[in-house]
Amino acid sequence: MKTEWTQPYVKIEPLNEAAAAEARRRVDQLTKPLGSLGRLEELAVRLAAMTGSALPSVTPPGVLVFAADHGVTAEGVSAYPQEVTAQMVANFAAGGAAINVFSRQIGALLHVVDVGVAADVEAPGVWRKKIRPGTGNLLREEAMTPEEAERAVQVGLECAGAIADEGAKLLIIGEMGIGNTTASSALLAALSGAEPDELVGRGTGVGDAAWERKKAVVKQALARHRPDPARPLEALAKVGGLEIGAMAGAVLGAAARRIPVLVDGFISTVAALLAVRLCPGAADYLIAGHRSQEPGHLHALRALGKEPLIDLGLRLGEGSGAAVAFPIVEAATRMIREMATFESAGVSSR
Ligand SMILES: Cc1cc2ncn([C@H]3O[C@H](COP(=O)(O)O)[C@@H](O)[C@H]3O)c2cc1C
Ligand SMILES: O=C(O)c1cccnc1
Repeated sequence: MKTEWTQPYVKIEPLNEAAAAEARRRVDQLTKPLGSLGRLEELAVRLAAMTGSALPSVTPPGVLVFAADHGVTAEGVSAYPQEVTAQMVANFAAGGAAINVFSRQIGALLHVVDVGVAADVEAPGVWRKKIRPGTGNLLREEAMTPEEAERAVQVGLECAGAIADEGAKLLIIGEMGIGNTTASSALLAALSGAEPDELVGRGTGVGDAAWERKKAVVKQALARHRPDPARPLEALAKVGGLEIGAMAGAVLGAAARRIPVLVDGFISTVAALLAVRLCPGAADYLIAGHRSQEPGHLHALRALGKEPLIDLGLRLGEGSGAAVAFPIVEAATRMIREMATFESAGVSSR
């Protein structure tokens, strides 16, 4: 590759400190003991800094679910067969998956994007952006070419723009791709330098033998491809996934529009880390929705310096944990937008 990142420059503005200061002042004037809404207060101030408004709004949220297959499933690293990816895309289109239910609950705009499902998916409403029908088996070959990796990021960027144009005020990034906890573990090890044994979990729930195999696959893939943490796009091409690249692009697309991104579980957080390695300014626009059971998730959160909002023992993906956490983010905005001040309510302050 001639250069690591050849796409048009993604301009991400720094946080708006004036809006943050104004939000802080307002939060301290609301009818409650100083600091009593804890992390909701911090969240409101951060949302002001991201959006540039001291009265931030995050409704309606937008959810993008990127779907793709993984050649590494041939190594027996998932508890479910590869066909489930395409079958779940049909389930998303029919409205029956967890992310459909939670998206309806929070009034989200939801789009499913096929960036690399192995089978032909004809499901109505699914955005067809297939880059290739699944990645190569990262144990034996590079998952994709550097050009495909770049295209995946570009597709994600464009989808973030499209859902923003529909009115989304916050973006949730989700995914579907059997085998993608293996690719995410390899990519996280590549980007963070962490030991695969500490990152690789059971994903969909593999037994002990498959778990050992999964760890060996990740270690051998890293030994084979030697991804360079200073070349994140190349690392994506070698050991990543099409949906992971697209999610990273969506993060960049949202951040470039000052749209806060609510990150989901393990795969989503690895994609967010990739986005930050491509464009460090994106980190300011990320909120960690929840903590997944997958052991690597904590490493990914630490690498981003983010504290998740909730921990319900979820390990699903799709954007589900972020969608469940969304009402907390909305509560922070409603607090600052709707609560009375000591002055307006005639309540004595100290
Ligand atoms: C029915 C079903 C629905 C899902 N929705 C998300 N995932 C999650 O599981 C997969 C990753 O786990 P692994 O690496 O072990 O394959 C991804 O598709 C992820 O989104 C699902 C998995 C299944 C089986
Ligand atoms: O944390 C996640 O997103 C996750 C964990 C296990 C399986 N699928 C997704």
